Amino acid sequence: MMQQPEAKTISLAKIIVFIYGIISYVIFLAIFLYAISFLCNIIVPKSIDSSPEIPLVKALLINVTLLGIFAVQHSLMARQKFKTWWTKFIFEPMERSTYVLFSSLALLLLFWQWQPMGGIIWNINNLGGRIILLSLFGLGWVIVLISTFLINHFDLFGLRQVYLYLRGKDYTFLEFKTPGLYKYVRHPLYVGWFFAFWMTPRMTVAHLVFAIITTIYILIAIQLEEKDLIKIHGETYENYRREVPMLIPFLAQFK
Ligand SMILES: C[S@@+](CC[C@H](N)C(=O)[O-])C[C@H]1O[C@@H](n2cnc3c(N)ncnc32)[C@H](O)[C@@H]1O
Repeated sequence: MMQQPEAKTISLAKIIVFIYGIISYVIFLAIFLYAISFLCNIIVPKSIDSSPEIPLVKALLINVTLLGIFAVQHSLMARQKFKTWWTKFIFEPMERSTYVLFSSLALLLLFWQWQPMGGIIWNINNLGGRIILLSLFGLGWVIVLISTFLINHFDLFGLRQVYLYLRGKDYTFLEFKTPGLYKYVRHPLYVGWFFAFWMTPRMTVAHLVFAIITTIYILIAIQLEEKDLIKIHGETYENYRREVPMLIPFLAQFK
């Protein structure tokens, strides 16, 4: 009889952790949809290419700071050393969901405080050209989504971790795998981001700043991610790195 409350507390903790994971995921999904609208200038009140409201230099400083906050949060919290330290304070099955939640909050701050800067770099009025660019923009988001499922969508967004905990099972690391798109490039998900960030019929200064900084950030992030992947998978990843190009399929010189 005395043990009953303890058993109840444990299962309640599991349910709370699971709900936390679901809430983080739902917030991420909302931010993901918001990001699509923000980048292609539909539905949202302020988008990446809206009219400027403050002087150019001030807007540039704010935008670079917002992108910097996201980059630091997203890269720092993904490093193994940080996770080892962080899980002394935060319950391990919640670690990935917390990463997803913090990433969503950093993006929310970016969308909220973003300063449009005006200045048209290019503006394609031709209908065919617009359709092609918008299709490539959409393709980018589809590639991103497909890539997450090829690796393991539910693990990347923390749902697998909280589900395993709910079922009382230990977490197992994802196996290294190279299905589908991963046979052609090592980072299809990032290729998807490049399409989503660069493919636009109307490129303003703010959009260009966003595309350039995120491109530099992704190229740096790849180096950090591959360091970790080599640590975890050793020769298997070294061989994969030799055989498969980083971002551009069939281009051996860009390995
Ligand atoms: C946001 S995903 C991006 C994956 C990859 N860089 C891409 O662009 O498609 C980052 C996570 O995927 C994992 N990852 C990257 N390549 C992988 C592979 N081939 N198999 C399994 N996990 C992988 C990394 O360890 C990291 O935790």
